[in-house]
Amino acid sequence: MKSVKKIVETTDLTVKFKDFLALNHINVSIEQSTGVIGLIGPNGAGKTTLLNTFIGQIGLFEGTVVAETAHIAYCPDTPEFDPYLSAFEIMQQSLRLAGKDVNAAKITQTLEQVGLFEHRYRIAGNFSRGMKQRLGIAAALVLEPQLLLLDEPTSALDPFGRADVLKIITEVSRRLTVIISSHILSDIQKIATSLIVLNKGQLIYEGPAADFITVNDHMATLALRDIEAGEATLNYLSHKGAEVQWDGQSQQVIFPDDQLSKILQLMIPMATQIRYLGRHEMTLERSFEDAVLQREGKE
Ligand SMILES: Nc1ncnc2c1ncn2[C@@H]1O[C@H](COP(=O)(O)OP(=O)(O)OP(=O)(O)O)[C@@H](O)[C@H]1O
Repeated sequence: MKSVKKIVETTDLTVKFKDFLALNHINVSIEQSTGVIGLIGPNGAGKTTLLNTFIGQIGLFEGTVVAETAHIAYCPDTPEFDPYLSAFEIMQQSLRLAGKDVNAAKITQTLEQVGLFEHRYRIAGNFSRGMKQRLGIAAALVLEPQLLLLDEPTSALDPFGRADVLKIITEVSRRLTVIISSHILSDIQKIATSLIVLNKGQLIYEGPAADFITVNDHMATLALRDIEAGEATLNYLSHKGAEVQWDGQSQQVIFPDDQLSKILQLMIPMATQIRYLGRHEMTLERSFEDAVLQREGKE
C-alpha cells in the first residue's frame, strides 16, 4: 500500500502564554493531499497559535510538531507589503526571501490565477483590501507549497471580495492542501472538505466536514401561501403532533421528517401553494454550537 506523506503532525502540542493555556494537548495530522481544511473556532480558540506552530513561529510548552516547513507557505489575515513596490516586485521579493529562483513566467502565471495580472505593475500601496489579500495568497502560492496556510483570509472583506477569495481558494485546493482559519462558518461550510475544530485551546473535532455537519433534529418544514390551500394536509399533520405557525404571510408547519413522503402526496394537487418544503439541514454554525455545548456540559 502506498504510504501517504505527512506534512505536519502534532503530538500533545501544548502552548502557554504565561499561565494561559492557548493550546492544550493537540494531536492533528495533515497529509500531502488536495482540498480545503477549515480550521474553526470562536475568537481566542487558538487557531492563529496553531498555524504559527506549524511554521515554527511559536515556542512549545509541551509536545512536538513535526513539519516539512520547506513545503508550507503562510499568508496572514491582513498581509502588509512595502507600499512602494509593485505587485510584480512583491512576488520577486517573496521568492528571493525563500531562497528560490526568481522566475518571471511563474510570477505572471500566479498573478493571473488570483486575478491581478492586469495590475502587476501597480504599487500595492494603492490596492484595495481584497486585492491585498489576493496578492498575499499569490506571494505564498508562487513558492509552490504542498500546504498553504491562510489565516482569516475573508474576514476583512466585503461580500464580493469574499466570494472572489473563496473562488481562488477552491481553485488552488485542486492541486494542494489549503488550511483556512476562520470564524465565518458559512464561508467554511461552502468550501471545506475537512475540519479541525478548536474551542478554548482544545481540539473538539478533526475529520471530514460531512461527518461534523449532520442532520439531527429529524424535522421538516412546509410553508404555504394560503391556509386554506393546505387544509387537508394541516389536519393530517395536526394529528401527528406538528407545530403550526402563522407569520402573517404564510402558514408554516414543522413536522417529523418521516412524514415527508405522505405530505408530498397530499400536497401534489396544491403544489403551486407551496412556498417551501424541505428537511431541516444542519448548518456548520449549528453543528459547532452543539459540539461546544456538548463539550462544555461534560466539563
Ligand atoms: N503572544 C501572546 N501573548 C499572550 N497571549 C496570547 C499571545 N498570542 C495569543 N494569545 C492568546 O491566546 C489565545 C488564542 O489566541 P489566537 O490568536 O490563537 O486565537 P484565534 O482562535 O486565532 O482567535 P481570533 O479568531 O480572535 O483570531 C487568545 O486568548 C490570545 O489572547
